[in-house]
Amino acid sequence: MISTMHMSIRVLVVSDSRSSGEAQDVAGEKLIEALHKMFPHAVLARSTVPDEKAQIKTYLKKYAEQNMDLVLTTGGTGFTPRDVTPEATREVIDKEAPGLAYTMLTRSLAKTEMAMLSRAVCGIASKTLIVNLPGSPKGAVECLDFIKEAIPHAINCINDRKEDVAREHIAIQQSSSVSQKQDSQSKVKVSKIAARNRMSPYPMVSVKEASQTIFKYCTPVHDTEAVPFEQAINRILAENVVTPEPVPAFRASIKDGYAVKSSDGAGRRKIKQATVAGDKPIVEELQDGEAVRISTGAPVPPGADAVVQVEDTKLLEANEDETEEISIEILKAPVANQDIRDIGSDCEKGYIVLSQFNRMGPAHVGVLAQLAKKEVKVFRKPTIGILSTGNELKEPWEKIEPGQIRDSNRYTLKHLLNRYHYDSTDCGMVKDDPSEIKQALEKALDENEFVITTGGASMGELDVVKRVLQEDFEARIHFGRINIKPGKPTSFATLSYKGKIKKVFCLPGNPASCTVCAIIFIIPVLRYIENEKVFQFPLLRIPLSQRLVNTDSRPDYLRVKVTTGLGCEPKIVLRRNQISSNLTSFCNANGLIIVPPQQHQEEELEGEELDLTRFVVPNPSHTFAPTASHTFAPTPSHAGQQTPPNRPRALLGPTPVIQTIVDDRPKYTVIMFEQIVRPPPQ
Ligand SMILES: Nc1nc2c(c(=O)[nH]1)N[C@H]1C(S)=C(S)[C@@H](COP(=O)(O)OP(=O)(O)OC[C@H]3O[C@@H](n4cnc5c(N)ncnc54)[C@H](O)[C@@H]3O)O[C@H]1N2
Ligand code: MOO
Ligand SMILES: [Mg+2]
Repeated sequence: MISTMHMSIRVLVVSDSRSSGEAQDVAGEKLIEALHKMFPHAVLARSTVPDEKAQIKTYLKKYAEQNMDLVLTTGGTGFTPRDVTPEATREVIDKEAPGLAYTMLTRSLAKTEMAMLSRAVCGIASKTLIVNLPGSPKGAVECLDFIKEAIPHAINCINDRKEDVAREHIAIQQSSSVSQKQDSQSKVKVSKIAARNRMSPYPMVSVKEASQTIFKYCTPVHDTEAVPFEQAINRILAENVVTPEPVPAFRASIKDGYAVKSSDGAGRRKIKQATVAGDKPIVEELQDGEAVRISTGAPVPPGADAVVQVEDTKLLEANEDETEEISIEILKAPVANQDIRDIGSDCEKGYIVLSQFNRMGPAHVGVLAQLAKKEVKVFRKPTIGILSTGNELKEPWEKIEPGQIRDSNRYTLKHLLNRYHYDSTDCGMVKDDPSEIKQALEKALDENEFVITTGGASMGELDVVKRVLQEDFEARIHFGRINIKPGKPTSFATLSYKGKIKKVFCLPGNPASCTVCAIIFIIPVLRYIENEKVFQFPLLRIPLSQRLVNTDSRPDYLRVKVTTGLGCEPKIVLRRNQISSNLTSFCNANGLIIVPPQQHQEEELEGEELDLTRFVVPNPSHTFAPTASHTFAPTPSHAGQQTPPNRPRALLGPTPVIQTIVDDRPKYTVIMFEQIVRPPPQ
């Protein structure tokens, strides 16, 4: 994309209901979010007006007078009597820019026929480019996306920045000469249903193999960037930070008291003067029998070699109004260097105080502040796009028809990545249509080195994401199935796109499956790529008072809440209903307990007896409703509570919280992806 420096952009939300506060301004919010990503240096602001032509014109004229670079209106472009944004715009602009409106219209028509009802006007008022966008959040962001590449160049042309324009012309010519005009249609045909695979063509790999494969094809980044010191928080340092000056830079007192000569021993001192932290250092040499009243952190005067804390002294004489001390008695003979921080004692000059490859925490930022290091080099973060696929998906704010659902995966993944400090690009949702998936992937790959897709990864006739990757992008699918529950269809592919190697993770559509696999397979490799030398989620090996049963052939990764604290026995609470569609099983969970398939557990536990006596009455919100494939092992003491087939256990009254015990009981591995919490008060 053509670069721009600090553009000034205004978003004008035209809507009666948004303006009166009756409805939330989602479109404005989404546009600002998208603009931040497209033009990170731009100065953005948003205002709202009702669908009143005069008021819209007032805003547009004001922006033109203020020489704003770009004004995006959203709303009021439709056919209802109150829709007047295009009319207001036309009365303000000096020149029309029909190409922008045409591009938005034709590209939108490829998505929905309803786009034919758009009446958007684009044009130039003085030095300001005005673009009408639709009122729907999705439509507004999509249309902006269609024209975003042209905006910086348009603004440079409007402002007659000849040098920039000439440079951009060369860049445009070069890029168009190398860009291959690609066919937007996918090669994948879904019509031949009877010819589909009846068995998955992908061999099942173990969790370990999958993880090793991903690491094998991902390499740590070399590129670095210099960022203002505070923005380095949570980033990986790409340089050693060396102390340019000793800390402290002067001999500093450790106590509030008196700076003295230790050779004077105990006894009377005449107070010569006083100094507190922040004062200029005293230059006059301290003489025998003298003391300087000093505060913690103040520079120790020359000639003094000890500080005596005020508690070890006695006042002998003060002036009449007690505002000054005249003499004091040192009660205990001081020793040389007592309570003085020497120059460089915290940090010597030239010392590597922060090392390359460390992740910057709050104290690291504090150290940079201490050393006046305004900028620091960090490793670039990976760029990641998230794309949801599925005919059934809608945005949370959209109306849904029977059979449709709201896309939650994109939001969970975005915030999961964010939890580990990664930003991501929202690549939207597409239908289970190979051409749509292909186009969305192209766009996602243009902007990101990693793309995470969700949905369409399994055996259905419309599960075509992997086929599109293979047939349209010649991707290499390194694995297409993992022996894990939930998350079996999780796949990993690499491909060469416009001369760069890109990586694609295909996660299952089921929300819990998608989240489990993002935690296990994606977060650790992102940390590795960012140059974090050793990253692993903490693993706990926890003995349980009873055996967990897993009748599936795959190891089960159940969402649990681990609580413990000083003097408390560690406790594991299984989240309610662990089916792979149930995202709420993740709410308040901090770990994934790995329950091996039954036969392996039996091998491990051969000859051992299980203690089932240590149940505690559960907190009602922590009850565990097992699914058909994992329940507690049947035991005599439990027999009365066995879950009949297909009946949720939760209906049978209180269910046990599993209490951990410290002895020779069956042990399970728990992957801790969030902090361990304290148990609730009894
Ligand atoms: N014949 C077989 N069928 C299935 C198999 C199998 O091995 N053989 N595997 C099952 C397993 S395991 C899983 S997991 C799912 C994964 O399916 P897909 O990755 O193909 O995902 P979809 O079919 O598109 O959707 C599954 C499920 O998730 C819902 N979904 C999809 N996207 C989202 C989203 N963004 N937010 C919220 N929910 C979403 C979707 O509506 C479906 O209910 O396949 C099994 N089938
Ligand atoms: O592996 Mo799927 O994720 O069980 O439901
Ligand atoms: Mg499917």
